[in-house]
Amino acid sequence: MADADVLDEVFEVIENRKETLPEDSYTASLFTHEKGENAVLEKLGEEMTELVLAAKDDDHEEIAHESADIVYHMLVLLSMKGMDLSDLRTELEDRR
Ligand SMILES: N=c1c2ncn([C@@H]3O[C@H](COP(=O)(O)OP(=O)(O)OP(=O)(O)O)[C@@H](O)[C@H]3O)c2ncn1[C@@H]1O[C@H](COP(=O)(O)O)[C@@H](O)[C@H]1O
Repeated sequence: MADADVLDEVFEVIENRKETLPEDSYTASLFTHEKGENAVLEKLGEEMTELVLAAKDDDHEEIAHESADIVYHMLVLLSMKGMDLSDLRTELEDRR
């Protein structure tokens, strides 16, 4: 599966969780967190630090794990802000 398909699929699930707020969903818990958007912002900060440590250790498995955590939480943030993947794609395409 192409990377773009995975991103689209995960974003679609995030949008669905935002709308339906299932009780057992981690994504939904971010949208309803008492800290508001700070919950996802703090998570992004923590995971960025973990990525830096994984890179310093040259731990490729951990680098991939932390990168995926960051991408997922970044997608949640985009959804929280009423943005979507097209905003990200447009920004990247404009830089080519
Ligand atoms: N990609 C993710 C994803 N990445 C991370 N997380 C959750 O984020 C939480 C915190 O992540 P951490 O990595 O900080 O957790 P941790 O155990 O402290 O791990 P370390 O980094 O410290 O090793 C954990 O509960 C993870 O399960 C995610 N939760 C959900 N998704 C996607 O969202 C979909 C919907 O999930 P639900 O909303 O839970 O139904 C899933 O099918 C996935 O595709």
